[in-house]
Amino acid sequence: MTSTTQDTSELRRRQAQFTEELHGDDIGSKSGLSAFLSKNKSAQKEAVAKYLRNWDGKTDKEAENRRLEDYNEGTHSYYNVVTDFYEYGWGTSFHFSRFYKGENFNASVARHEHYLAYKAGIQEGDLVLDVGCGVGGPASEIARFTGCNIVGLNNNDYQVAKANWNAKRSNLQNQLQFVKGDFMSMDFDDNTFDKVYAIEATCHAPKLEGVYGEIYRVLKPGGTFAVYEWVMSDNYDESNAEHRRIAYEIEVGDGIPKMYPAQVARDALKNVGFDVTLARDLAEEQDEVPWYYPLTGEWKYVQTIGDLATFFRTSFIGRKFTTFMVYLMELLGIAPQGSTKVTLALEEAAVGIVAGGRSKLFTPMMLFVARKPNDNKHV
Ligand SMILES: CC(C)=CCC[C@@H](C)[C@H]1CC[C@H]2C3=C(CC[C@]12C)[C@@]1(C)CC[C@H](O)C[C@@H]1CC3
Ligand SMILES: C[S@@+](CC[C@H](N)C(=O)[O-])C[C@H]1O[C@@H](n2cnc3c(N)ncnc32)[C@H](O)[C@@H]1O
Repeated sequence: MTSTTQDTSELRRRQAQFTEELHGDDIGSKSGLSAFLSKNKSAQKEAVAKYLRNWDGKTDKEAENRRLEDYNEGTHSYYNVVTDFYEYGWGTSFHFSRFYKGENFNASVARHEHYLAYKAGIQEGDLVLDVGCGVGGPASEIARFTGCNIVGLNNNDYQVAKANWNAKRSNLQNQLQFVKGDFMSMDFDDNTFDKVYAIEATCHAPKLEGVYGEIYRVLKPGGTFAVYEWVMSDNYDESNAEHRRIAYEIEVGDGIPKMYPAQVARDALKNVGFDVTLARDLAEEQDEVPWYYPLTGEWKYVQTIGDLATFFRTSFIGRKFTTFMVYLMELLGIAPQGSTKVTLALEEAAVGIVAGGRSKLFTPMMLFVARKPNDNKHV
């Protein structure tokens, strides 16, 4: 065994052990608020500290390098503490989507997933990899929509357990399998998958060539990779303090070591050998209802009465209410220590995302479709 393999398996063992300590061994049956309230309190305190240890407001190279080096534990800890809040506020698909007039929240989320599956050319019976699969919301939808088989890869043990539990509950266990792993060094053999997709996940990579290179390796020659990438737009100027502040809010609140410009992502795809067949920022479509509307608190955008509850939870007032309730519960010892810090960090995320969306400095839906050449020339 090489020392790197030893380090990796030791890290995995520690993360799995910590997950059981933090969330217990009955993961899945509880979600949102009830899961949040049943955490082990001292482990939760440790998880919050681990997530926030590199986020001290600094954006100099040294601080940035620390976050890049710590990407694995940093992201693992981030999702240990935010997953229950995500589920409570957003559902089981952890991504943004475009909205048509009159379209409800869940329909818009599902359509965004169908569109990616369509662009990836996923067919019935295909073996597909979902990179950074969350708790499996998109994989369930795409498996039902296309009839394909999906392996979901995720670095967060809590989410992997939840995703497998959800698949079983939906009777999709024959089509879906969720496994623990780091997308920067995957355990799969070369040329395994017919198609690969990633939704708002690869932005957690310290270097995009790392994750795209692994995707290229495990994709069959002639196979397609489709991704909704989080990037800063061409308008972003790293030396502009206001721009950097918005990017930092997105980084800290969303557990991302470094937000890269769209061109960096496009170059990275090409550098690892992909032919990029489509690069389109879907946030640039002239939508009447902006993709970031649920976080704005602007009632005029709510499309159906059924969306009011979701809208309240995601809106400015709703978020303040959640933070206050969490603060009270923490004060009374019902919620674990550090929980308010998490809701405050999520608030920063929401503020940065809306500012980035309004100013068009940021997009969570830079769609790239890329093909691995048939001659597999870069492997
Ligand atoms: C982190 C990445 C790459 C993607 C996640 C995208 C979104 C699903 C999340 C980004 C900010 C999140 C917030 C919430 C839900 C999930 C996001 C929209 C909340 C609305 C959850 C409930 C909390 O009380 C407030 C959160 C604000 C941020
Ligand atoms: C915002 S969530 C998106 C989840 C899912 N794609 C969805 O749309 O519901 C980002 C996901 O990427 C995963 N992730 C982050 N870094 C990772 C890594 N190094 N290896 C594997 N998964 C990772 C997180 O654990 C999380 O599940």
